[in-house]
Amino acid sequence: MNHIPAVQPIPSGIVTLADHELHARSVLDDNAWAYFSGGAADEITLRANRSAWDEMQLSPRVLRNLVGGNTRTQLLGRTLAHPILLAPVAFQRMAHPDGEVATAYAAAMQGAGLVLSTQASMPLEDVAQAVLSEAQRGPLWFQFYFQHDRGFMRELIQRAEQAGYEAIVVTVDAPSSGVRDRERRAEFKLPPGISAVNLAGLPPAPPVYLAPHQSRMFDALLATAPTWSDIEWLQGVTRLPILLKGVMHEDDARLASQMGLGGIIVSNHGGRTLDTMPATAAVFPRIHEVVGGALPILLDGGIRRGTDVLKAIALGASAVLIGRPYVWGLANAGAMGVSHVLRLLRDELEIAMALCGCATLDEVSSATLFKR
Ligand SMILES: Cc1cc2nc3c(=O)[nH]c(=O)nc-3n(C[C@H](O)[C@H](O)[C@H](O)COP(=O)(O)O)c2cc1C
Ligand SMILES: CC(C)CC(=O)C(=O)O
Repeated sequence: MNHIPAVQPIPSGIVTLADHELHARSVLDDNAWAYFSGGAADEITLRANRSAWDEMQLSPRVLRNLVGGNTRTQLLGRTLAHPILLAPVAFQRMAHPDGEVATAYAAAMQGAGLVLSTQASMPLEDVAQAVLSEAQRGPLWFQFYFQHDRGFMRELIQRAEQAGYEAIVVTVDAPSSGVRDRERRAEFKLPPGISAVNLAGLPPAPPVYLAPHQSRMFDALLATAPTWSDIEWLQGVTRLPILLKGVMHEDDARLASQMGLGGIIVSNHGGRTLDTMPATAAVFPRIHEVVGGALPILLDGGIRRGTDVLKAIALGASAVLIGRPYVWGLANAGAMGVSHVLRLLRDELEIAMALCGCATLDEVSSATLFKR
């Protein structure tokens, strides 16, 4: 381990994830803020992710025996201390110099699962080293974006396997970036010294010469966008379980299940890709109805409160992931900030469980949700 994250105090007055967000706005410059906080286009999906949780109501039971309660759950053959994982977020050194290594330390401290982005700004081996020796750590997964060079992809997957990553999360909802107006207005640029270091050495894509009538999107950029057959190829390349991240349609969930994949993550990329998609909370029940029980279904998008986690579990989610909130924690107080965000969310989840009369997550069910 060559990078020990700084120990930083949590700024006073921060008691919720929303407080972390407010404080992070004063810490991050306009460039980083546009990147981390923004959604696609009019940010309708970004807002829908949040409001869907707010609109859902809980239906508590009273006088139940809560002795021995806990937040433990099973996922891909492991017992997790709680069902909260950190979603892949690119370029975390833009939020704090300790970047993804700080995030990994915090995840290990709090027993949270961690999914490292292909576009991480620190080497995947350094991040794994920060986590693997910790007894209480959660799962460590590598998020994978298909690249144009198969040989490079194979080597990247092998590096992740050798470093100790336990699953590959293929993000399938972003063959193109969304329309990122906030970033364009802020003239977003990666600051000097920050890059996708794990993609260093990727040979440049062969040049494409477009005639004036051709499309840069369809005739160039999308030429290497993955399809279902590329997922099959990946199954042949790795022995690790593969999860698809960005599934929003029950037919795609069915295909994933038929291919024997390790799981799916219901996600709209935190509202950063296709604007006006529904909230993840809104589509989850259809997907659960079709493949629930066949493979683990995780969810992300707009989770900001312990009650949101509880509602996701009540819908049938195996676990949830958070994206932006832990980046706010990272910006505010490095590893301690990420750890604080996780602890706040888990404490809130425990309180919500207790107040709903659920001693364990197995006791949380559709009956925990109020039906109008
Ligand atoms: C700044 C930022 C960068 C992201 N980078 C990636 C990425 O590299 N790979 C990926 O699969 N998802 C990426 N995501 C999406 C997250 O993994 C996750 O789906 C989303 O943030 C969840 O929504 P939330 O931010 O409301 O919690 C990114 C999200 C944000 C906000
Ligand atoms: C570099 C990007 C493709 C990472 C990403 O997924 C995002 O910014 O949402």
